[in-house]
Amino acid sequence: MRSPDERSTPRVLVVGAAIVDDLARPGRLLAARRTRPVETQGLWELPGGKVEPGEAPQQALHRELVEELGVELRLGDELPGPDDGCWPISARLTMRVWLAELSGGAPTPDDAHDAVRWLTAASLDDVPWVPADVPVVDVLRTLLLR
Ligand SMILES: Nc1nc2c([nH]c(=O)n2[C@H]2C[C@H](O)[C@@H](COP(=O)(O)OP(=O)(O)OP(=O)(O)O)O2)c(=O)[nH]1
Repeated sequence: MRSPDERSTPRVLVVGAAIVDDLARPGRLLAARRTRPVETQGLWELPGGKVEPGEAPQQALHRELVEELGVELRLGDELPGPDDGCWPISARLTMRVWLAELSGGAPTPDDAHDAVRWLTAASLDDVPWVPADVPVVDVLRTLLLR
C-alpha cells in the first residue's frame, strides 16, 4: 500500500520494449545490460526509458530505441501489468511494456547498455534482471513457450 505522500505524487512513466524475434511466433526476447547507475549496473532490462513531458508513451519507446540501440520497431500489443495496466518499479516510477519486433537496424548498445542478448524461454534466467522486471519476464516466458 502506498503512503498518502506517494499517492499525491504522480509516478514518472517508463516505457519498455519486449522485442521478440517474430511478433507472430515469438521464440526469443532481446535483453539489454545496463551500465548505470551503480545500483543497476550489470543488470538486464527491456530497453526503453522515461517518457518526456508532452510525449506519447509509444513515441517515447520509438525515440528511446533509436537513441539506445539504433533500431526501429514495429509495435505489437501492450503487455498489461497488474497496476492499472502498469508494472510497478518503485514509489517514483512505473512502467508500461509493449511487445515489438525490429523493423530496421541491428541492435548496437550505446552508453546506456554494454551488451545485448537474445534469450529463449530456457535461457531467460541466465541473466540477472533488474528486480522490477522479474514479473514481466515471467509473463514473457509463457509467450515464448507457446
Ligand atoms: N528502460 C527500462 N528501465 C527500467 C526497466 N525496469 C526498471 O526497473 N527500470 C528502471 C530503471 C530506471 O530507474 C528507470 C528508467 O530509467 P532510464 O535511465 O532507463 O531512463 P532514460 O533512458 O530516460 O534515462 P535518463 O534520461 O533518466 O538518464 O526505470 C526496464 O525494463 N527498462
